[in-house]
Amino acid sequence: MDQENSSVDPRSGFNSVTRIFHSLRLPIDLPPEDTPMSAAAYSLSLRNNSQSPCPDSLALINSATGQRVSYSEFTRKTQSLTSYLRSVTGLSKGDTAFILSQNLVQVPILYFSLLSLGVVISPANPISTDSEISWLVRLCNPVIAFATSSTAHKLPTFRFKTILLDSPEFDSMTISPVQKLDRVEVCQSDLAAIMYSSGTTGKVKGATLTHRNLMAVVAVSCANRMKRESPDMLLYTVPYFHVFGLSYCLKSVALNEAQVVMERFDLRKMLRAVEEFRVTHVALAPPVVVRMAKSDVIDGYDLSSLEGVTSGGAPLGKDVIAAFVARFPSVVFVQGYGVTEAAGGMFITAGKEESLHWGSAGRLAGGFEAKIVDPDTGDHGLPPGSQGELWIKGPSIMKGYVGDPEATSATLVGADGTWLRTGDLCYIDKEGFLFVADRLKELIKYKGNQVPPAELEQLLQSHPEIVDAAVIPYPDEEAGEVPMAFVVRQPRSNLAGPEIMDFVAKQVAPYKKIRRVAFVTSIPKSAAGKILRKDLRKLLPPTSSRL
Ligand SMILES: CC(C)(COP(=O)(O)OP(=O)(O)OC[C@H]1O[C@@H](n2cnc3c(N)ncnc32)[C@H](O)[C@@H]1OP(=O)(O)O)[C@@H](O)C(=O)NCCC(=O)NCCSC(=O)/C=C/c1ccc(O)cc1
Repeated sequence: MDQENSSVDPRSGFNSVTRIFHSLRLPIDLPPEDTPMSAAAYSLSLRNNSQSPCPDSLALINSATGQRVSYSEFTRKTQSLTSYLRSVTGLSKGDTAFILSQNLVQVPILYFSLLSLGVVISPANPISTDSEISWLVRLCNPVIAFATSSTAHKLPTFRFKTILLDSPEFDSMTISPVQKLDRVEVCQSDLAAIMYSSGTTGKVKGATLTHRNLMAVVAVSCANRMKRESPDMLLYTVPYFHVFGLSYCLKSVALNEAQVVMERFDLRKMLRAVEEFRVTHVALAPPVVVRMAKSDVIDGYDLSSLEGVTSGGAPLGKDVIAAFVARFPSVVFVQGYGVTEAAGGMFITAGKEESLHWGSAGRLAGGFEAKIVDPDTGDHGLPPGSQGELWIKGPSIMKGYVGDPEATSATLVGADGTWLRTGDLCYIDKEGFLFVADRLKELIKYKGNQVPPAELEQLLQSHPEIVDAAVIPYPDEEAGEVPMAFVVRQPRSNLAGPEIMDFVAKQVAPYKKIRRVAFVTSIPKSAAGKILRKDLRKLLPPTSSRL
């Protein structure tokens, strides 16, 4: 054993020489980097290599209509669509496609087609406003869009047209004859997706992920899979337009799982779907766990098929997990930690024993390294139990933010720019479990959705009766956090909280709405003009008006 390995603590993974945490799990299995392969081909190859998967096993179910798509149909539809988009529409490798859709069975088919063609996918939240969408479109510069009959009106025109996923036209593309064309060679290092995130500060940015980045998160999920005899039946309440949903959609194919697709989240409909389709696993964000743990709504549903629940996207309190586990004692409660800039989860609890570490986001995945960095002194490599900013290195880390070298170099750091600063204040305990304690980054998480304060502050400052404003997270039991504004009014202004909330609500997607307002005489700022959010937090709970 060399000196470096012998310095690694076998319980926490902390190397006392390099001061880096190493994964104690088995390394993930990825093909050599120079083998041409798309993330879609990788997922399909894992499925095909698994113990003789039945071609007619279920791939997708529409939870509302019961429409089923088997894996053989899924493959046929994907191939037909790929061929159509290439030979008729004229899409080619390197083009970008903007996608504006709620969760539909058509979305995984579209993702697999575009990825196998080498077309970069860029999905966004369909409840975004027109102005939010025009910002995203400017970032990713698409040649085509895929939308639905309810979202298409928000889009500008593109070089190619906008195709409606819920149209007979799209259905016919998925059954059109497959043309004999040369294979498109997609390299693992090619761009696969542009996913939206506000990162540690500022406005929304486009995180660029390669095929290999996506393959790495699929490999992580496969490594942590709980073994079962028959294929799993999964229900995702998490949207396909976030990395949580995107990475889970890819891993479900790799693991031959069936995905029960819900168009819009509704707790009763979700419970009915679990009962009707004998769902074994659900992936969801903390607000749904809170409701499952505490609401009477679950009474009367047969949820006996449930074996596992995965929660991610935002932290979850220990008391909620305790209430959940008391209600569902036979369900393994899996917690994970992931960020858009790393294509999904890098920490996860594996198996029943690890899941008992309530409040922890799990242990580091195989192939990853982590560092805890003191945010005040910059001291790299704090030991187990010490709190600091979490930095991560590994095969799923993004290439950068599209068209934003400044934000990229502030986020991808270290001598070779391979360490990702997460902006989360965390500690890793003596057994290697991650605990997220607080946030350094300027971000609000409303129901697991990112709300960048800078965007709301800009809007508030555009109001003629507002002199200055700052927005911070305010704790909320169900949503996790809600955006709260501190506002300095013009001297003689009588502007009231509800008017301010209404002014912002008209311009943003519903999850970004300001839900609390407090009036102050000045916004605390550093000498350099940076808002001192910590000082604002000290003012809580303020005299405020609530929506
Ligand atoms: C199912 C949730 C929890 C709740 O649904 P909802 O209550 O309908 O809320 P929405 O977020 O859909 O919509 C927000 C608001 O917009 C409203 N809305 C909605 N659609 C409309 C409409 N068409 N018209 C008008 N109003 C509307 C909706 O009613 C709601 O209003 P309000 O009641 O005031 O909150 C939903 O918020 C949700 O899926 N959140 C999860 C988001 C999420 O996936 N985040 C993860 C980001 S990626 C990440 O962090 C990765 C982590 C990860 C971790 C571990 C891993 O292993 C891998 C990955």
